Amino acid sequence: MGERVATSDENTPAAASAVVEATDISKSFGDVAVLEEVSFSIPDNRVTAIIGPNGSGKTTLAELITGVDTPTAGEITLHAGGERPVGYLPQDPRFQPSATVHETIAFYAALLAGETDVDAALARVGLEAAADRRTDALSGGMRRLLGIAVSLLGSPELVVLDEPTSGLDPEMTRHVYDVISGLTERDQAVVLTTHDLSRAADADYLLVVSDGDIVSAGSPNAVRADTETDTLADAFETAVRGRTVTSKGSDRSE
Ligand SMILES: Nc1ncnc2c1ncn2[C@@H]1O[C@H](COP(=O)(O)OP(=O)(O)OP(=O)(O)O)[C@@H](O)[C@H]1O
Repeated sequence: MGERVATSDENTPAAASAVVEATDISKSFGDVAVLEEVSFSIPDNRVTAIIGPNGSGKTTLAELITGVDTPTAGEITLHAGGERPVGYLPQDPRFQPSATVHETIAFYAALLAGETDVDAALARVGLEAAADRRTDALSGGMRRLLGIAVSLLGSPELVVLDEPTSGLDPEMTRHVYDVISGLTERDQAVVLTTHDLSRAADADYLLVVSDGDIVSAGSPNAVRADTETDTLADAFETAVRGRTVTSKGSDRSE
């Protein structure tokens, strides 16, 4: 059985640079091996994007990082402290159907010690006008925005967002990414999963997941250099498909 270790020891050398360290972690669901002996670090105070094809294990990785799930083998160490070390937006956030948006935020805020300005939490994700709406009357995008607001309560040192902008319109997508970059200025680390490679190119650090493995990791520039490609789309294609393409898309592999 794998281990997940939480520590708020700021004095360990790793804590200075990594908010999460994973060593040789594997995850299986019954006979299905989703991740096999992967090791990685998540940099502190930076935005890390997990990219990979459908079913490659991004959500599984996000759940292991948050502690929602535990690895079958290996060890994950979290270097984050505070009352709420990790905030999490699940891929499909669900709420008490009969509660309003305002009541939902107030409910989660009440679990924390400090005072929370519920209206400010809603304004942060542009949901002020929906404050009195029941959560079962929200669109998918609004439900996601509410989930983001909940994940940010208590200013966790690490915020993990599983497809934060899926289903959002372009204006709200831009707004959410502005909120995300603001978090690192407040010394919060962000991990997000996304299929949007143009957005992933703006992240500080990438984990490229494919077929149970992390096939490339580093800054977008490092991933491009690693795969000898010009664009992140080509880097993704090369890392994931194991072939080299030019930035114009023609196949250069044998
Ligand atoms: N609870 C579970 N039981 C069995 N198999 C699971 C379970 N959760 C995930 N899987 C399998 O693990 C693999 C990875 O799933 P995961 O949701 O992590 O992928 P993903 O990269 O997030 O996919 P997507 O981009 O489609 O959201 C898939 O083959 C999936 O079917």
